[in-house]
Parts: sequence; C-alpha cells; structure tokens
Amino acid sequence: MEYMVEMRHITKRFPGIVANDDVTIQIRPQEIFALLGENGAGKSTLMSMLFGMYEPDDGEIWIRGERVRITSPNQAAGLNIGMVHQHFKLVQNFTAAENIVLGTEPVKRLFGALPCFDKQQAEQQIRDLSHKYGLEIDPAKRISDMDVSARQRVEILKMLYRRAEILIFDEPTAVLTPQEIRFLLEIIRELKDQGKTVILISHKLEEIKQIADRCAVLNHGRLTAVRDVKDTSTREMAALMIGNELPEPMEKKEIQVSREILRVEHLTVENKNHLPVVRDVSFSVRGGEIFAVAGVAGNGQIELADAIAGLLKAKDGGIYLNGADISQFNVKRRIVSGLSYIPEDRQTTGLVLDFSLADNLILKKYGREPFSRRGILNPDEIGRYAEELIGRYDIRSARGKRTLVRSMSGGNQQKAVIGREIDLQNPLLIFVQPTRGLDIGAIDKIHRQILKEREAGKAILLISLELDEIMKLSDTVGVIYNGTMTRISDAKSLTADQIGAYMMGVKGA
Ligand SMILES: Nc1ncnc2c1ncn2[C@@H]1O[C@H](COP(=O)(O)OP(=O)(O)OP(=O)(O)O)[C@@H](O)[C@H]1O
Repeated sequence: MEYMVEMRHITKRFPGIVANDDVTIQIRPQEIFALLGENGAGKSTLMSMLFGMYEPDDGEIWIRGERVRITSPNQAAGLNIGMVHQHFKLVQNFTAAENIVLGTEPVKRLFGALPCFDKQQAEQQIRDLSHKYGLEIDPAKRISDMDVSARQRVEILKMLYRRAEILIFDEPTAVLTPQEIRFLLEIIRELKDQGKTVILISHKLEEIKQIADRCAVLNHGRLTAVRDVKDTSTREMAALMIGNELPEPMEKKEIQVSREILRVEHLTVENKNHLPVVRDVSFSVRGGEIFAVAGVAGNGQIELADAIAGLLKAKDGGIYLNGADISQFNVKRRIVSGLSYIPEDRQTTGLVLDFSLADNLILKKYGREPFSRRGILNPDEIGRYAEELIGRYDIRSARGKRTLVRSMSGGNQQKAVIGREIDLQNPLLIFVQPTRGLDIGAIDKIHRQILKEREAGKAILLISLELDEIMKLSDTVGVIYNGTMTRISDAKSLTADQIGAYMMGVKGA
C-alpha cells in the first residue's frame, strides 16, 4: 500500500465560493503531512471531508488503497480517522471523561440489571491516558469550567482514546503554551513512530519545519505546491503561501506616553468555586502604551481580562477607566465608557455565529446613529459600514456582509472581531490572543494595526501566550503567575528567556 490517504480531484462548493477546487493529495503511511495556506484557503474544509462532516461535490477518497464514501464522523472513526478541530466540539455541561468516551462508554451491570455508564472506570481510563501522553486534565471536571487549553487537551485525548490511526490536527497548537507545544510535537512524533499517519494544519511554519515530512499549500481552494519539508525553508513556505510579498520588518516608533487610561487596584477575582484566580493585582496602562501580560495559560490572565471587561465580577479592588471607577458597571456601560475587548474565544464570546457578518460588525454600535434611529435599524448604513470594515481588515468570506459568521473560516472570524473592536475607537483596547489562528500575512497586518492604535494614543492591554508577540509589541510587561502579578518591567529591560523564567514562577530571574 503506497498511500494511506488519497483525496483525488476533490471539489467542494459552498454558496458563492469554491472552497476546494480539484484538489489531489496523497499521504503515505506513517508520514506527518502538513497543510498550509492563508486564512480561508480551504484547509479545514478539505479535512472536514476526510472526517465525514461534508461530502465532496466531486472527486474520490481512498483509504488504505480502497475507495470509500465517508458520510459521517462515525464512519470516519470506523475507518480509524480522528480529528482535533480548530473550534472544539465538546458538550459544555459534560465532564472531560464523559466527553471523551461519548458513544463508546464503558458500562457496568449492577446486580445483573441493565448496563449503565461506568463513570469511575471512564475517569480512570482517561486519567491513565492523560498521564501516558502528558496531557494533564481532570477527568471529572466539566468542560464549561475549563480554560481553552484544557479543552483542547480533552479534544486530543478524545481522538487518542478512539485509537485513531489517521490523525488530523486542525491548528492544535494555536492555544497551547510553548512548553505544551513542545510536548504535543513530541507526542505527534511518538504517534508517528507507533505507525500512525498524521495530517497537521498549521500556520506556524517553524512547527511544520520541526516535525512534518511533507507539506502541501492551498491557495484560494487550489493545491499549488507539495514539498519535502527538509528541502524547504520556512521562508520558502511563506512565499509559497502568500507569494513573494513577504512583510517588511516592522518598525516600532518611540512615542511619548500620555496620561493614565486604565488603572487596576488590588483586584481579586474568584472562580465559580470561590477560589481566588486573580490575587491582589495592581497596574496601570497609559495612552500610547502597550502593557502586555505574559503568563502560562491558566494563571489568571483570562479572568483578569474578563473582570476588567465586566464579564466576571471582581471580589475586591478597583478598576478605573479615565479616572472613573467602572468596577460596578455592567458590560454595556463599560463599552460605552471606552473599553474595547477582543476575547480569547471568538466563537463563544466574540461573535454571534448565526448572525450575518454585517450584524456582527455593528454588534456594539447598533443603537447609535446612523445605524439606527428611534429603535429602527438602517440596513443601508449598516451595509455600507460593514463593507468598509471588510475592506479595511481584509475579512474574506463567500457572501461578503451577508455571510453567516458560522460559515466563515476561523482566521476571518478573528479579523471580524478585531476590526469591530478597534473601530469602536475606544481609548482602551484589551486584546486577548489577538492573532490566534491567523496566517502570517494577517498577523503582520494586525500587529501593525495594534502599533497604529498605540501611536494614536490608545492604551492597550495585550494578553498573549506568544512570547514573540509580546517581545515585538509591548512597552511594559507584567508577568502573571498563579494569579499574582509577580513582576512589572519596562519591556526593553527584559529578554524573552527572563520573561519565560518569571512565567514559570522563578523569582529574581
Ligand atoms: N459551511 C460553510 N458554508 C459556507 N461557506 C463555508 C463553509 N465552510 C467554509 N466555508 C467557506 O469556505 C472557504 C474555506 O474555508 P476553510 O475554513 O476551509 O478555510 P481555512 O483554510 O481552514 O482557513 P483558516 O486558516 O482561517 O481556518 C472560506 O471562504 C469559508 O468562508
């Protein structure tokens, strides 16, 4: 058997767009095959067909040398195909263990009665599996109580639990910390050594370089190149993706900071179980300053941002915006007072997936003129404004402003949130993982936009797991560890290694 997976002449159309256009890829057994391409190039769509979520309009799928029709994820699982999705597919109010074993639950019989779900056994199995792969999770914890990176670990374990042989990872490292990424790449390598075949969608070219054997490039739905990774530099990969117009290095201007715009004083936030997750945190951000919060995922940075934005109630402390205490304001009043927020999870908190792109773009200003008057929306103005933002932020979708956001590619959803929030023209911008899932061209554009906002005198609170991003953009760095801001320094006085050490809780690094 020469190929484990063959997708031959695959075409998939959605209303208004050809997402995959006559694509042929052939993947050998035990290889790590990377798929790259700009946001919206058709990578997820192609893999969704292999996983049975869509059927191709044209073309054939061959697995282990046999032609197959994959009409559902169950059928894909039957062919030992597993997929870790870019946007998680988990039942929020189930525990990790319940999610992982869903459909293949271990059962026990009590006193010869009907079989029932053996929760203890499921949790033990998951505990063993999670230790085996170093993907730590609490099997008894509900998904709704987990942060994004823990949810991702559940997704990965779910696939490993099903003993998939063909493993599809759709941007699995986008939410992981550098340490977790190293772990995961190690796991992927081990899985390969055990005989598995891996397909990896990633925008992180360094990762592809590190572990992939071959890579294929999609461009506007078409396959444009297949290369051996060992003979291709990351720069060549980037050029294959976005043409030869690689971004020029960015220039960060020296500017004078102005007055204090955000001040956080002795802020303490508790989680649902009344445990402190942000402990007595104080800092301030001035106009023209990018204050980055560096930290390993799960150290309270998301709760800190949520508490400032009003999505979480603070237990104690003050939050001042332009000198006014907003800590008792609801979310809407905080927005009106001048706060823009790009949340960690674009799909649950950033967008209304079943609204059109235009409606999502005016989500925070539909009550203002010219978008509405006396409670009546003005579709012409909304449409005009949406088109302007779509152009400015290069938001690509099949039907422009009318596209249902649910059907947009992940990266383009992210661009929509960013465009909407920046264009509120608020003095305070809170960015949580702003470039997650974006391609290199889009990341460059967003970074430039963030610097432009800084030059325009905005106060920017940047929460990021990407040290590179922090080093490139920030003026001041606050390191958060176990809910406490352990260090606040001028960014120029710190190296990435020092920040990394503080992030791990090392004192006086
Ligand atoms: N269910 C759907 N209905 C309509 N259009 C869709 C649907 N799914 C995807 N598309 C469109 O198909 C195109 C390819 O999307 P896809 O999600 O495959 O891109 P991608 O390469 O994975 O992008 P990203 O890197 O941003 O995740 C996009 O234009 C997207 O809007």
